[in-house]
Amino acid sequence: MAATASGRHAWRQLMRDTSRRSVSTNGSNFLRYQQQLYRSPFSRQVSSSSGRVALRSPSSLLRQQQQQQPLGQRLYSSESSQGSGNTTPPPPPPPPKNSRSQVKFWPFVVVIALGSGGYMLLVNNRKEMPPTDKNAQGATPAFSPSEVTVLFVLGGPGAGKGTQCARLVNDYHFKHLSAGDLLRAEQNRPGSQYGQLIKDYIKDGLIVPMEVTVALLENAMRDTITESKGATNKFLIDGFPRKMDQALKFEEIVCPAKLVLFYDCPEAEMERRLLERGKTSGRADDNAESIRKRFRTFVETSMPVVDHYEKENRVVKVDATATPDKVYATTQEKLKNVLGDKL
Ligand SMILES: Nc1ncnc2c1ncn2[C@@H]1O[C@H](COP(=O)(O)OP(=O)(O)OP(=O)(O)O)[C@@H](O)[C@H]1O
Ligand SMILES: O=c1ccn([C@@H]2O[C@H](COP(=O)(O)O)[C@@H](O)[C@H]2O)c(=O)[nH]1
Repeated sequence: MAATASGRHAWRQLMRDTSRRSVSTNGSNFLRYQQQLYRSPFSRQVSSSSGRVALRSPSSLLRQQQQQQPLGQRLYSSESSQGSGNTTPPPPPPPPKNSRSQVKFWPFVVVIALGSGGYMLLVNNRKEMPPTDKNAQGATPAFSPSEVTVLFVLGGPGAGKGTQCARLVNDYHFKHLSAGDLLRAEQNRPGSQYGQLIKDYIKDGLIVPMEVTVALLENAMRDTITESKGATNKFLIDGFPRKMDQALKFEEIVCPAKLVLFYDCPEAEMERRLLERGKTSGRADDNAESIRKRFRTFVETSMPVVDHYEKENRVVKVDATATPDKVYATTQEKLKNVLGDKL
């Protein structure tokens, strides 16, 4: 309830801000406002020497996550369903310096003229441009799918993803990258500014802001390719993407996935496995309460990702209830059918 009330408050605040701004549409204020509105939500800093992706600060990530949510769902209280940090609403924009209405038209004319000129130049040059790897959004992924094979491995918590990945690595020389393992390593890395944030999200079974996970995966892929001098170029990305925004962003900027290997297992069986694993795993989320939250996140947030890929005919579904040996035999058979030599 408190979250909904603050969502409504944020909406009213924004309505007040926008109408206040529109009164004084002085040229430079207007342009600055447009730039704020259309600023890229995923601006990355890539080191020119190593190519590694640097991350933005946790508070800016949380702010960005709130901005990406529909207004009605923006949560500013500690009851946020996607975070436990105490974030405050973004401050209202500064009031306009000059409250008298003075609409100047020349900046619009200049912008339109420059835009039209640029567009004509683009159209004229288009015929001479070589073909590129750019995707529909205009971004070029870091790795080309013709050189790098990515399989996403999905399934509920405890479905047996890690167990099956270990076997595929052994037999087919994939590199196994578990998003959960990468997050836990980052959480425990001395000096990491994301440690506490990741810890809180994992304990509550929530999905860490995508920018962190996508950058960790991209860097791990880059390191693997560099260290193997290009010999390792097949990746099992385990437990990712768990949310639609991650799926779209990863395929846009890192590498389009070949397929999704989906392990289907009933909740009762997954719960039994996780409680058993919890006796020795030392994982903060292998307990009854966290498991319940993880199941909920899986159904509400991760299953839509599987459904999305299913519609694109990119899912290889395997029944994960049998013994590990039988599940692996089915996995091999189905992957061979789809990938042939590429396996
Ligand atoms: N087919 C199976 N039958 C019975 N137990 C299994 C099977 N596959 C895996 N397990 C056991 O279940 C537990 C969870 O398996 P695993 O860690 O592979 O699952 P996961 O899907 O990677 O889990 P998570 O998403 O939590 O990382 C482990 O203790 C594992 O030994
Ligand atoms: O893309 C991801 C993957 C995982 N998480 C968080 O990590 C835990 C544990 O993941 P496992 O795959 O079970 O090891 C998961 O519950 C999420 O909290 C994530 O945020 N994003």
